[in-house]
Amino acid sequence: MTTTTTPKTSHSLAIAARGLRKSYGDKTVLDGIDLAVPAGTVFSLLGPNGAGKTTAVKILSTLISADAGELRVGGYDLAADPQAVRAAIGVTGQFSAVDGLITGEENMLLMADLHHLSRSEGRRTAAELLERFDLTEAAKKPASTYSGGMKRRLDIAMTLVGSPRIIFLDEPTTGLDPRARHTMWQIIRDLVTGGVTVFLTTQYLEEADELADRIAVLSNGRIAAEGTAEELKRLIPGGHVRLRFTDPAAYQGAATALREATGDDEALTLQIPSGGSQRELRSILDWLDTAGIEADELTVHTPDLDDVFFALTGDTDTTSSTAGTANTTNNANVPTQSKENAR
Ligand SMILES: Nc1ncnc2c1ncn2[C@@H]1O[C@H](COP(=O)(O)OP(=O)(O)OP(=O)(O)O)[C@@H](O)[C@H]1O
Repeated sequence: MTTTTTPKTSHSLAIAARGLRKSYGDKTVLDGIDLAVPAGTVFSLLGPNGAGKTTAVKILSTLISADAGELRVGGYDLAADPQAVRAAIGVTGQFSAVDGLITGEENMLLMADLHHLSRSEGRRTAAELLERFDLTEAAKKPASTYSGGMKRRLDIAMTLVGSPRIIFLDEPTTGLDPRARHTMWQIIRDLVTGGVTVFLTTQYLEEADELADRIAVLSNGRIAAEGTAEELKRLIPGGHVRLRFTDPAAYQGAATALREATGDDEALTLQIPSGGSQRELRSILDWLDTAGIEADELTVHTPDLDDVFFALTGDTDTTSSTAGTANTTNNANVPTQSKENAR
């Protein structure tokens, strides 16, 4: 493979990995994974504890080396040109750069120094970013006194001093309360609006669903599935149309007519299996019309990302990276019980 140092164009991939491998001793953490992240998008690597998410981030951000794989970040070959990669990226997350002993502002100025900004430029950049991340008031206080959300915001602000085009966010909202989490989500959306590519690792399905253009589910060292949230949800059967009745007689009539449906006699509801596509819905509605069934409420349920995640990782114990099996794409029915166990 050639090792050109041509920077990426706007149409190229911000991150490209082929056959990425990493083992620690005889433990294979990444077993030959492929990743393709178009510039200006949010890509989420989703996986349970110990799946290898941080390892992937560390490799792609040049902190540790891979055992094998063709890796390009920001258009640069990771092995041949790690300095160029470093200049193009920012990393925040579990290994935070925030120094608790000094103030938020001092942390920012230190970063400005590291990026060789002039004193006045450093001050201006620090002030702007502190303002943007709502930290101006706390700027003169030691970072150790900041809340978890403030520390994460400061960490991202520090990363942005170098104007990176690609940002790795390793579990950016782990441990944050719901308000701080939503603030962080908005920050991430704003970064992408500004043209930045975000590589996000998370254990939270909801977070990937909210933010990511594409999601890869990492399980047992491999990418178990990759696609948009909607594409991943379509992998798992379990979608249905739910009809609710208020009149028991109407419910009984419908239950008799719709033999394919599963009924709940107490709730007066019927569930008809459906992938939720427009065509399927139309035929269900036609069928209901023909049978003269009029439900009081009709709702369409599609599997959520939780269903996908637990089906693909096939692991009821998320604290173990080796338990469970990877052959779970056939395991269509994800018992609710195993989801609860895994939480
Ligand atoms: N330096 C190391 N030496 C040996 N094993 C390691 C090392 N770093 C990570 N591991 C192991 O590699 C596996 C993947 O770890 P990694 O931190 O990448 O997972 P993760 O998906 O980021 O998990 P978490 O969500 O818990 O952060 C784990 O089993 C971990 O114990």
